[in-house]
Amino acid sequence: MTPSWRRACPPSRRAVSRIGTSWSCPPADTFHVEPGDEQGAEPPLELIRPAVVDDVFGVEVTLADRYVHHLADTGVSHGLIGPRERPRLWERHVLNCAAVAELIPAGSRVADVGSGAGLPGVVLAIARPDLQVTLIEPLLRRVGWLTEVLDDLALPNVELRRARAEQLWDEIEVDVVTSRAVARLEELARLSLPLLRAGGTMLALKGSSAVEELSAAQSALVQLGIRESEVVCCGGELLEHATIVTRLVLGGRAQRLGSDRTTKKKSSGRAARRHRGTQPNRR
Ligand SMILES: C[S@@+](CC[C@H](N)C(=O)[O-])C[C@H]1O[C@@H](n2cnc3c(N)ncnc32)[C@H](O)[C@@H]1O
Repeated sequence: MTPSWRRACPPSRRAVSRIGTSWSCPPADTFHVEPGDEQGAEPPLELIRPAVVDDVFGVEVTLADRYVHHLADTGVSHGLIGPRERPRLWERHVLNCAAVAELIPAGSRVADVGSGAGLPGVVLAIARPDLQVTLIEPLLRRVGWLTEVLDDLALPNVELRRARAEQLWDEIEVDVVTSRAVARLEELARLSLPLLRAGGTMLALKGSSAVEELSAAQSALVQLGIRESEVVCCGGELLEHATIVTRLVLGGRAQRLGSDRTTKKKSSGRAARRHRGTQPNRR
């Protein structure tokens, strides 16, 4: 069945580019909020649930409601979400993430790097039951919270791994890697791209600096094996602020650049075979 988001969402407005083409998105610095920044913030307001939620999640809307309830409750009390985010959890966090679903082909294997409270990985898994989603998160407190939430939601298409992305390069191979608010583009690509199969796609939810970051990362992206890049706006017809996504497509397999602590420990024959011929730079 076609997921509801794909039915509801018109085609993305996108600026397709070879690396380096400049393009401006509407303002949407929507998610760079650290829980620690919110200590002593004003008392939380009521959670606002936009009407569009039903269209976006369709038959999965009950699961989406439950997830947002967890975010608003223990997500806030455990410090994963700032209290001032509570009234805007839907628009600024959940719908912002759900918009990315339209960029992911049916049946894809997805790895979400730095999931934190499950954004965007859990949202995508709810909105798109056809996806197989692996959440990657190294911090124990966040993994503990995610474990409880996933137990409650009982999503059959989600796996949770407590690790840094770099530690899973030889274990995970997916079609699409996602991330939101984890690192600047160059560093994000360095640690995320080796999780992809040859020709796979990286989708990084970014703010209004996406084009600037893409320009700055050009030469590193070429070295890493990127053959196509673009900044895409999605969900703009349904959301107050479109979601800005940097989309990178690999030509073949990713090259491994930068300090790779995990490759030093690598010993499996499978991994050695798969990456024969690459020369990790151990600066
Ligand atoms: C600012 S939080 C964002 C969390 C979530 N994606 C969101 O948008 O709310 C960044 C997350 O990235 C995780 N992280 C940082 N470096 C990482 C790495 N190398 N591999 C996987 N996760 C990482 C952190 O533990 C943290 O949970």
